Amino acid sequence: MEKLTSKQISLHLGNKHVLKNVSVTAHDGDFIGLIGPNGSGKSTWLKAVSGLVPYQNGSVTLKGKEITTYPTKDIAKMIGYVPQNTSLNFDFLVRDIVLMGRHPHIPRFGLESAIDYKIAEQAMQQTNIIHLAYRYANQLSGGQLQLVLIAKALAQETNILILDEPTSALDINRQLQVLGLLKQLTQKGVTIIAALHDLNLAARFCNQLVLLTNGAVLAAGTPETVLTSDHIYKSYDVHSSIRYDSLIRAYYVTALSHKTILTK
Ligand SMILES: Nc1ncnc2c1ncn2[C@@H]1O[C@H](COP(=O)(O)OP(=O)(O)OP(=O)(O)O)[C@@H](O)[C@H]1O
Repeated sequence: MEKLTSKQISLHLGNKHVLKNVSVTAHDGDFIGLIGPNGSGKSTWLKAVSGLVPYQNGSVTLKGKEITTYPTKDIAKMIGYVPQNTSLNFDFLVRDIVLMGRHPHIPRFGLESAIDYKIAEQAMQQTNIIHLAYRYANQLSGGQLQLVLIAKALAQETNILILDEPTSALDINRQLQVLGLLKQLTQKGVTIIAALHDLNLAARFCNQLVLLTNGAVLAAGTPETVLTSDHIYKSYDVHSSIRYDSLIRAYYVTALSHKTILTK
């Protein structure tokens, strides 16, 4: 079923045309990887489809209804958003930050229930940060904090998760754990949309890729159709070799430096 649709959206920030007619449709159980060079508009598009920044043209529909018509709390019950590179200046305990993910589900002036605490604990277990529960979040490493924010979004129990470079600060083991966990959620019908710089992880875990370049969609579809040398050259200005790795059953991109090309 169609869940979240960005139809021809355009967005200016200052006098910069950041998004140009971006159309993407996310269905139940999709794992959409948003790829593209620095400054191509990935974060801006993720914020636009999460209802966090207004767009000037086009439409974003959530379950068939324009996103701007939903109250913020209703959006928070449907979309969990994990921002890029967050730093925290407040001395909150990890457990309390994860518990904040429950806020959209708690009645106004109400308190967290035992179920909310249980769900927060499960989210910390799923992300392997339960041992950090009583640490202050502003004393964590970058990767640990990234896992805390993912746990908070999981505790929100939404049917759509939008994550901006969720594995950028994680070691290779935790990258696989987090992406594997997100993939598992898609099997329950959750829709995942994630900006990813690592093309190989994107190819391995996502069923759909959207390649943004200069604010526009250069290619969209399965990893096989999007990850071609031609698209990668047009988007990243880098020569590449792409092959299928039967061990991980995914396409694998090797970026070749200009020097490599010249000495061939
Ligand atoms: N507030 C702003 N005012 C003007 N331009 C902005 C603003 N925020 C972002 N931009 C510009 O919009 C473009 C897209 O930025 P965005 O952060 O969406 O890119 P990105 O693809 O997520 O990049 P990265 O991979 O580096 O995170 C960039 O050129 C950026 O400089």
